[in-house]
Amino acid sequence: MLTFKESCIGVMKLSKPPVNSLNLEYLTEFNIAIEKLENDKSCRGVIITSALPKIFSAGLDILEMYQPNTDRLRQFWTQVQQLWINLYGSQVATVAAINGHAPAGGCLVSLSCDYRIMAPNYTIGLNETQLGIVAPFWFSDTITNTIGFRKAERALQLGYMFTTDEAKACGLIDKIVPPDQIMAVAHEEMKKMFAVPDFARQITKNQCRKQFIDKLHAKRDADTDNFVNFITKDSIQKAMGKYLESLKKRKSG
Ligand SMILES: CCCCCCCCCCCC/C=C/CC(=O)SCCNC(=O)CCNC(=O)[C@H](O)C(C)(C)COP(=O)(O)OP(=O)(O)OC[C@H]1O[C@@H](n2cnc3c(N)ncnc32)[C@H](O)[C@@H]1OP(=O)(O)O
Repeated sequence: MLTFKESCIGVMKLSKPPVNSLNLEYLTEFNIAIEKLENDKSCRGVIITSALPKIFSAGLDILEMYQPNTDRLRQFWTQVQQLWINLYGSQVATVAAINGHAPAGGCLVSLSCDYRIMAPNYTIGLNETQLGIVAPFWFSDTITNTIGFRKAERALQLGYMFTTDEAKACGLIDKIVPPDQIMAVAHEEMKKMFAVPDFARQITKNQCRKQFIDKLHAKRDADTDNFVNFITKDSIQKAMGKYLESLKKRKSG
């Protein structure tokens, strides 16, 4: 993770080649970095982007969920939950500068921000059903809060990956920006949020999002149990094995 401050804005660049997949170690690093910025009194905003060409993030590391060690799987999911709590509940203003593909967990990271700008000709969405897995309730809440119930329900069921244009049309992202302008526009959008007094913006954000974060806090242990029980089922393991194979075939084909 490349993290630096530009005046009162923290910039986090995901940099885990080849695809910024989020494994236990990288999720832990991500959480520590965001918590550090959150606790820095001089930091008013955070921009999340990718240091890799063409990939924002491939989402959760599938290898963490395939033939897993149960203790590690629990730690992994605890860090995934924590990342969402940290980002969705962040007091600082957040902008996702999506400069590449953003499937599944990559999409969730961006949806947890306050504003999304995206470069053209990429794809974004919660594609979990395509892997034979299920987006948990707090993934569904986050996309539903962004694009509305009907569109979210349809997209979740299909595991639909939106093109940048489709994502803009349904409100999954807010703006399409050429890749060379994406950081400049992220800063412009940040300035718009800074024009509002921080406490008013923070209380308003809290009013909108707190109920959803509280819901996960209340069900956090059960959510981890559900995840571990679900992922370790034979049928789910088979489906994930097939998906990994299909990724490799697509590469060679
Ligand atoms: C009662 C019922 C209760 C139910 C409770 C439910 C609870 C269960 C909840 C379970 C939810 C779990 C949530 C999961 C969310 C996720 O994030 S899952 C991850 C989904 N991600 C993807 O599907 C992305 C797959 N990757 C791609 O589409 C492409 O790789 C790419 C578009 C990102 C990049 O394409 P390209 O540039 O062509 O690179 P590739 O050659 O495809 O990949 C390079 C290399 O990386 C490996 N890889 C890709 N993605 C991942 C990944 N996510 N994890 C691990 N590894 C990945 C890929 O296999 C290649 O590896 P090799 O070089 O071949 O070794």
